[in-house]
Amino acid sequence: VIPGWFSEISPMWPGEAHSLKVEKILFQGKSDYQNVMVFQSSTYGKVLVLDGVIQLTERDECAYQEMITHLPLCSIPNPKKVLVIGGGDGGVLREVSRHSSIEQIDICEIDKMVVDVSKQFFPSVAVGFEDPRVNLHIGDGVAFLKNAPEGTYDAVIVDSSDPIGPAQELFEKPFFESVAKALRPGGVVSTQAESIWLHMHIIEDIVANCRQIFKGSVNYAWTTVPTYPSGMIGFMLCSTEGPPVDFKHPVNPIDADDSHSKSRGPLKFYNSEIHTAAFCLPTFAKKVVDSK
Ligand SMILES: NCCCN[C@H]1CC[C@H](N)CC1
Repeated sequence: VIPGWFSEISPMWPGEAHSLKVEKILFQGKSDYQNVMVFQSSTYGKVLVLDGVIQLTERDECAYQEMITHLPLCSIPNPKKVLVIGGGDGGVLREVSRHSSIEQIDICEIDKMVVDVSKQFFPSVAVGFEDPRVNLHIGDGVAFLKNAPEGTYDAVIVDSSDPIGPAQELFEKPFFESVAKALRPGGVVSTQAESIWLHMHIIEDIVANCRQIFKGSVNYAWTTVPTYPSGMIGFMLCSTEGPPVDFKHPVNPIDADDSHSKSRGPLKFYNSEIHTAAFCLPTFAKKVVDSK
């Protein structure tokens, strides 16, 4: 990559590529799992790239981190124990720590370089690691969940990259089964679930698997993230059998004024109205999500 433009080219979105103007490359490395790069963009702040795929930018990361976190946590009355799979940049941790009812935040990230690079270049994102409730495990989330005692968590958040590379297993049925086992009755899971414009076939398979595994409710929600392919990204929001969860009406609202501390800063994107709106789908997506 030379100072000029970075284009996000991938077989995951053939024939298209979002580009960002590069001011300066700040870091380039190769971990045991993937290539890691950070660059200063002209208009989106610093950018984290893994194997050529944009993971977050300072300007729009709030949309993804706030929505993947508050859609599940605001849908249950009193979350206490939360597990984050992936999320090594710390952004989801920053959002989880806004909930005062939470007592324990476990995180399992496979690549230590992502954690270290985020702490060095994205302090406003990695601030999540400073919360005393956080227990960081460096390792494979699949193995972590296999060893998790049954019914441990109120919520699991799967903040993964795409199903090419280290995160591939996080999109497969055995993993979803291990998530369901680790959740309490009426517990909730929120997973990164790609784009309805680009990955309807992947979403179809995920929904079919979730319907078999999560006997509470299965929902798909979405948000806009300008620097993700197609400018949007979705989430699976599912609950296990037990006390019913109505994802579309937050029972545990968290709005802009409360919940922020000087280190975290205020919510920039999430609010209770956009929570409800996030589950409204265009017809072509509704057909797939509601029918599987
Ligand atoms: N916490 C960082 C978000 C990582 N999420 C994914 C990165 C890669 C994208 N194509 C999809 C979202």
